[in-house]
Amino acid sequence: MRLHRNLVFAVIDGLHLIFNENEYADKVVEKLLKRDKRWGARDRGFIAETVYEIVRWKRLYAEIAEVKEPYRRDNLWRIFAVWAVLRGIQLPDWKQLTGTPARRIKGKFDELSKTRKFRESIPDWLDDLGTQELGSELWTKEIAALNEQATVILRVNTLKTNKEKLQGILFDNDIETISIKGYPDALQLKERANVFTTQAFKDGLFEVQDASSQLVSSFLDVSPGMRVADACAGAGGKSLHLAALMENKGQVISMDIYGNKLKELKRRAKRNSAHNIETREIDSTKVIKKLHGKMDRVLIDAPCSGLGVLRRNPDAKWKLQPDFIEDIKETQKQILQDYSKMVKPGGKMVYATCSILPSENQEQVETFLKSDSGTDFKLIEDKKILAHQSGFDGFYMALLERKA
Ligand SMILES: C[S@@+](CC[C@H](N)C(=O)[O-])C[C@H]1O[C@@H](n2cnc3c(N)ncnc32)[C@H](O)[C@@H]1O
Repeated sequence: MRLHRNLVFAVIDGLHLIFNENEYADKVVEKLLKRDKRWGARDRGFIAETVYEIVRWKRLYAEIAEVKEPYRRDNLWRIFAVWAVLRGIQLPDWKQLTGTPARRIKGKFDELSKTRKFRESIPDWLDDLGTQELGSELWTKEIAALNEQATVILRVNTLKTNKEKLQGILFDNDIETISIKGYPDALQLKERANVFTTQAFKDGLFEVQDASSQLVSSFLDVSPGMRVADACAGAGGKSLHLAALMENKGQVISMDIYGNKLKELKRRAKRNSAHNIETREIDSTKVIKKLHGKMDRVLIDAPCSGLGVLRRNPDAKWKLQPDFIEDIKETQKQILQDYSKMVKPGGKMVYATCSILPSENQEQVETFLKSDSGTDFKLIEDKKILAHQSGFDGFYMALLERKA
């Protein structure tokens, strides 16, 4: 691979914004890609992938480069040089890269790779937490899987098309996909591609959604005609899937405390032709109280640490803090207490997270079941999805039933 100067400069600028200015990696990459209209798909791919790779391996690379935060520009170049050397890329004779000790980089890499927190490039607190929650053996495997690059998975919008038709349409656009056993509406891209620019996406024939996440709405056991609340709907990934599973019949009430996310949900619902979705912003406790005992199904896709989706958001390793996780667990507890009241007798509820920590998952469900509001419920089944076992995002989902 030959390095192109303007692309590498863009990467260095991006790293500065993410590491020193605390900006989000996805937003930074989006901005960088707009910088030069002449860049083709390969150039864009290089910028996006290199930025994400270096964000993912920040601690390991910085340790090898012997640089500390905040990173000066020459330090960012040293980190970049570590990435390039470890990738086996021939370094050009640019002044920013002079004196890069390639042999020393490889030697330090071998040495540091013996210690998990360096090898997996994670903060000390996260390594301690993962070990404490999952045990050393499982955590070692899981964090390695969470450091892999995620594949792109689509969810076929069955309101508008089917898997075979969509595969054909994408194939005509030079995008090859494969089915995944056990995930009825999922298609996996054989090679990374920007699917958002395709006409098929604009026509609402699919959404991008990880395979594990696609299991959640199906787990809620919905059928056409039901009244369903998606209590933490965000921009609606799961609401859209619920609407499709319900064949547009019945009602999906999509709720969130953030109105702007619900606005995005509405745009997506229109594109998907999902006509049975109604949005409600949770701006007072009344919004929930009105629905007490009324819903056939309630989905709680709870706010969480997001540790199961690190492959997609590697910068979360550096943005997450232990205090945040403690606070979010309190929110999860409260949400379970309050929102479970919407389930009618005989109805069902799913509690889900994209976390791999038992304390956000099965332990929350256990605490709920022991509480006053939980005595009415019984656990039917739960799924603990780990990335190293499934090959997809880490997720948790529990199906509970309210006694009739
Ligand atoms: C895991 S995300 C939801 C993702 C979404 N269900 C999807 O499939 O695209 C959790 C959501 O919970 C929302 N949230 C946070 N606190 C909440 C609360 N107290 N009540 C309802 N929603 C909340 C967040 O704004 C966020 O959109």
